[in-house]
Amino acid sequence: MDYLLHILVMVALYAILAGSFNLLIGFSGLFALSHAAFFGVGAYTTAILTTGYGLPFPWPLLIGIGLAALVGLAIGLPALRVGGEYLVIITLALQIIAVAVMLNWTALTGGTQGIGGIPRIVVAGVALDTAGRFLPMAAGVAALSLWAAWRLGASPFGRALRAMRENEAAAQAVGKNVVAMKLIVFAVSAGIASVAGGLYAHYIAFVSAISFTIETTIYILAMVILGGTGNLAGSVLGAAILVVLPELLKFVDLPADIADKLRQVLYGVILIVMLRLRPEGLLPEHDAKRARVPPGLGEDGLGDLAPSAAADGKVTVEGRDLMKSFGGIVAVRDFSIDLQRGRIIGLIGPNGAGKTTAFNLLTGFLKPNAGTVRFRDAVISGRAPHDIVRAGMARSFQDLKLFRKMTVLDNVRVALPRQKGDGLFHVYFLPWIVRAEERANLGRAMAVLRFVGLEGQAGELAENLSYAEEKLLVIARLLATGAEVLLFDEPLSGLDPGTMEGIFPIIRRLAEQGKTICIIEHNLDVIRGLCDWAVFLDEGRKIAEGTPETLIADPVLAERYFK
Ligand SMILES: Nc1ncnc2c1ncn2[C@@H]1O[C@H](COP(=O)(O)OP(=O)(O)OP(=O)(O)O)[C@@H](O)[C@H]1O
Repeated sequence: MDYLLHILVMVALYAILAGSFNLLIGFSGLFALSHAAFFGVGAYTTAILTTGYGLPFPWPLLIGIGLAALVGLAIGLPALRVGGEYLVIITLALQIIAVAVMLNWTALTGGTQGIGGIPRIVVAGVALDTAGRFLPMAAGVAALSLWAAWRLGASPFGRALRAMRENEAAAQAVGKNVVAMKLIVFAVSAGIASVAGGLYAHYIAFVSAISFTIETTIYILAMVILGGTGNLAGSVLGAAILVVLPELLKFVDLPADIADKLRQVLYGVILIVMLRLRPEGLLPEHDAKRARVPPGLGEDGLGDLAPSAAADGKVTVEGRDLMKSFGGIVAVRDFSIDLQRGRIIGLIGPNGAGKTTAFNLLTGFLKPNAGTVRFRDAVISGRAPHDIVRAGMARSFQDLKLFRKMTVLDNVRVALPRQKGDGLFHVYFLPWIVRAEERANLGRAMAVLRFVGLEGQAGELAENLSYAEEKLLVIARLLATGAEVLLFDEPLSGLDPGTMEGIFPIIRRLAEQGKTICIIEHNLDVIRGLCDWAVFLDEGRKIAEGTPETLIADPVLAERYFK
């Protein structure tokens, strides 16, 4: 009986670890390999503070959360600023260093001997010194920890994490500060993992480095993958299966060292088999289900997402003498452009002329080697892309970069500006404000979808849309940012003339409402039918500008480009 209860305690502890790891791997797409180290930080903090300083439960556990979160932040900062593979390498290094510290800082950690004699948790005068007595505590704290993870995942912040996982550049392009988001989720995940460590120390009454090695990280990883990435119930299931399964090996008469090796082989095999046959895990991500959207939501028009200023032709964006080179290639040189409120400017030129690079320079995705960008009289060149979106200038991408595994509605909802639910404080401490905001944002998102004619598809996954609908969703997502300046990278390419004609009035209406619009386009019919002004780029330079008619009639341009 005690043996069974012990297994249940271990399932509860590993459910905490798998759930918190899932926040990183599943919800955020951050492949870190240091989870056992954070488990260890929690365990050693509890061991040291209880045996060395006599601090009673729950203080060591709480201090462990803070410490693990801080270590997570310190490690995350250099790793998360750069790409995914660096995160794997840096966190793997952290994992190895952490175990080396546990083994070698003998004065603090007891070295290879570990730390024993950790006092039991005492509740109402009863020491939780058996599996049966400890189980309610383990189950309760596990439920609380998983609730904390779930709350984060189900919040607007969680939606933004999934958007970041789907496409980081697109998440930035809807105003999300992806570096801050990664740091926050890294710290929360590390903090929750440390809770399992604190409980484990009290439960076993002994800690040693052997419990927190890379093998343990892989063990937890196998739980997450087996259960289902992005699904916390899956993590609990994965933990239950992988805690119980090795126990079954004990009933087979094998020498201990062989059984141990067999167990590790088993985790590896489970990882490979799952990734090959069912990469979504036993319980696939809950969010991948289609959303049900209540009918009749959303007004006609953009509501507060439309600009309040008139379409008065005033210059809102000024690019001056911009230059960008990549090694020997000068993609853009001496490039100046004015964008005006209520006007549609076309950016045209042959393939490789530098049009997309110009967009990247205007919107902060690239830093210019020279030149400045001013927006509403403030210099914005050098600022981060999400910051420029929040200031009021947003862009789309030629390759769409939709959040394909998210619903049409969520593609738009995630882009809405100034969401309180994007912050941890509101998510955990003012949930009623987030709920009210979510209700309002559902209406705002539906209004945007109605504006582009996609309200009927709101509950669909973006990956199920037709190409024309995808293009409309790109427009809707851009509008949802509420930005005053909209830069469209080939919004109509690949569409048949009939569909294009349908999108023209949408873009025109936006200009009439006072948006400043710039469009990269190859199709002359679009330029002629839609743009008030056109700027011609070739080999990175602006070689002409004027009304579409004058440019198209220009014999030199006609020779080089308009055949
Ligand atoms: N990140 C990069 N690294 C190296 N070279 C780049 C990079 N981005 C663009 N270039 C080069 O800069 C030049 C301009 O590219 P850009 O994509 O801006 O052109 P474009 O006018 O948008 O072309 P297209 O119409 O084909 O999209 C090209 O020669 C391209 O190969």
